[in-house]
Amino acid sequence: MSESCGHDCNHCSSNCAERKTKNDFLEKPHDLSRIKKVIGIVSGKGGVGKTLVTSLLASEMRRQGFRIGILDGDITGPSIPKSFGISMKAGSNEMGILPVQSKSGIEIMSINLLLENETDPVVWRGPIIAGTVKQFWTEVIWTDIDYLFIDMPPGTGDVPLTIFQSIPVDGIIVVTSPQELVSMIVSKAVKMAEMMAIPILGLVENMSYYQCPDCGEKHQVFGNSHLEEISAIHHIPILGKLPINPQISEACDEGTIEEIPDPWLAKAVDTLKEMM
Ligand SMILES: Nc1ncnc2c1ncn2[C@@H]1O[C@H](COP(=O)(O)OP(=O)(O)OP(=O)(O)O)[C@@H](O)[C@H]1O
Repeated sequence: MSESCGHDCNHCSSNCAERKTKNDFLEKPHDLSRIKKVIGIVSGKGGVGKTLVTSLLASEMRRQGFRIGILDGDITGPSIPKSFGISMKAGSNEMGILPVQSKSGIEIMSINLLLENETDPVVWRGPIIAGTVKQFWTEVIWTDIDYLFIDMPPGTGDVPLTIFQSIPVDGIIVVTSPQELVSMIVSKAVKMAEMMAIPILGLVENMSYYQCPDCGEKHQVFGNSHLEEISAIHHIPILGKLPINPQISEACDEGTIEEIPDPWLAKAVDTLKEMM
């Protein structure tokens, strides 16, 4: 160990005896938690529909009979509880924090379930935000979960990096939208996952097109899709393309997202089950 050691092995290339491996940073889940698989939902930037894709995939898996949890890791923009119409607060006992159940039985934990007022902003610095997500892993009792979905904070900065190091994520799904710029940013997210040696399970393109309800014609509102290109470059399967659908935004606003089945979902879930 050098005299100037800052104890941050991520930013140091020295191969000293004290060097920590990736697994040394992993946090243990709560003793009472039973979680079989952890799936992270990421995007290179905010606003592309990461939360929506998390909610839809989790709901489809629940419909298929799996026990599902959602850990809302988007601490500064938590929208999972609203999409599921949950306004009650999370409870706790002497053992730990208890998630709130959605109508269909999905276990959910989000910062908005702990704040007194859901409109209070979370004005915290990165390490505190990452620490909160870690606590959702270590202090929340996730009883008997087949698949725990983590709605990751957007981007490839310090917070998602810390979460990837602390929670044993089995695989990630990358959400993108059709703009050229977004595909460049997606490549950053993909490369980050590769650097962290986390398998990428697939790509989902949100807001891929709008289908006219009268003539059925598909309009690529945000330009041509680059999904096939990204999939070929990085050898990642495409899980689905999700159209712009006013019913979806209404369901997010009304808290009924788990009642929206979409044709691509069952196929996406089959692919996921095969891969995990
Ligand atoms: N395919 C779609 N059709 C209609 N509305 C959509 C669609 N995708 C997203 N939306 C709307 O856009 C809003 C933002 O999407 P969402 O919260 O999933 O993005 P996000 O990537 O999680 O954003 P952030 O990273 O900033 O939290 C949703 O509440 C929903 O109303």
